[in-house]
Amino acid sequence: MAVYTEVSAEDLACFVADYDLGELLSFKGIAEGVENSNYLLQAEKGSYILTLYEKRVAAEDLPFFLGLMEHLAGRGISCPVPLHAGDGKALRQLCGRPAALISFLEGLSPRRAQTFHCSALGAALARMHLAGADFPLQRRNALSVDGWRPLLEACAGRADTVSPGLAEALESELKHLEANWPDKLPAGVIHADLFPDNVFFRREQLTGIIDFYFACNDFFAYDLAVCLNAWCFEQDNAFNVTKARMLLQSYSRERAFSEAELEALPLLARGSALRFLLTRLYDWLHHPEGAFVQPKDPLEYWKKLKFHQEVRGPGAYGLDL
Ligand SMILES: Nc1ncnc2c1ncn2[C@@H]1O[C@H](COP(=O)(O)OP(=O)(O)O)[C@@H](O)[C@H]1O
Ligand SMILES: N[C@@H](CCOP(=O)(O)O)C(=O)O
Repeated sequence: MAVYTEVSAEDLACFVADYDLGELLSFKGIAEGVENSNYLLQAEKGSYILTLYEKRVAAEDLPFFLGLMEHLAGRGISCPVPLHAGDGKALRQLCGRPAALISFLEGLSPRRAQTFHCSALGAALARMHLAGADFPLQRRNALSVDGWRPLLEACAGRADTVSPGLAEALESELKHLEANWPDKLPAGVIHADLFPDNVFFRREQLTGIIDFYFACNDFFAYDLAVCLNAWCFEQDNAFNVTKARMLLQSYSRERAFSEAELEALPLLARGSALRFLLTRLYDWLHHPEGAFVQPKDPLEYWKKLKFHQEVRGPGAYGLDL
């Protein structure tokens, strides 16, 4: 359950009075999510999401995240729009935490990704990359290759309790990635966490992208690598090359990628798998007893990583050079 900060009806009514939403009719905590506290609000003028930003989100990054949503929405990307209060501010305080109200998006996230989802996703991802081109703020990807070693160091001592031999295998993978990570590929604003739970659909139409709280400046192809991992493996961890082809082909119709980007995909896919493996492993080993949020399985990403280690070229993802 991702409601870490409880908000009283009185505090909320007082907070909402500074916006032009009409009377607050009801509100409830949202169980989904990991990082922040989220509430669904019904007011006279519609539905809204209230987010209270918890400790893992650095306050100095919030103008980037909120500004990016506003920028993308202004360029036709279906994502939440932050609301401005009467004082003009989108980022405010509630119950001692930074807080913002954003617009509510209709749709449901897919329980099991199908090929049509991957196709719609590819096009939306490319459009988002293009729409971010003139976003003026910058944010370094704190969870790229130079952020992985501190995470591994924080886990290495106990990694073998999760799977024997894991610490050594991860050390060797990280060394490989540190030595080979590309330094020059087309880059811009990326989402960096575009998992199925962050994409909404109605019937076969993609209706929205949410959760920009890992967005940053990095290689566009790294976002594709995140999506390959999150959308193109079946429940038994078999890679579905048709889904990958749909994702990449529909992406390339909106934004053609270069040979260098395609060639880098296997390595970027390994890196993206390691990134989610490490954050999950960290949460697995460090989550407090009795915590609300159930940590996600790190070993799912170890299996994905091992698949990419065997890949010899981008043809494995359904596209040839
Ligand atoms: N703009 C939105 N419109 C509709 N539902 C939303 C919106 N933002 C968040 N949600 C709901 O809240 C849940 C958690 O949001 P998310 O941003 O993923 O949280 P966290 O950053 O804590 O992981 C989502 O799974 C979704 O159900
Ligand atoms: N997508 C990450 C976890 C981050 O959760 P989110 O609710 O913020 O998307 C993972 O699966 O490890």
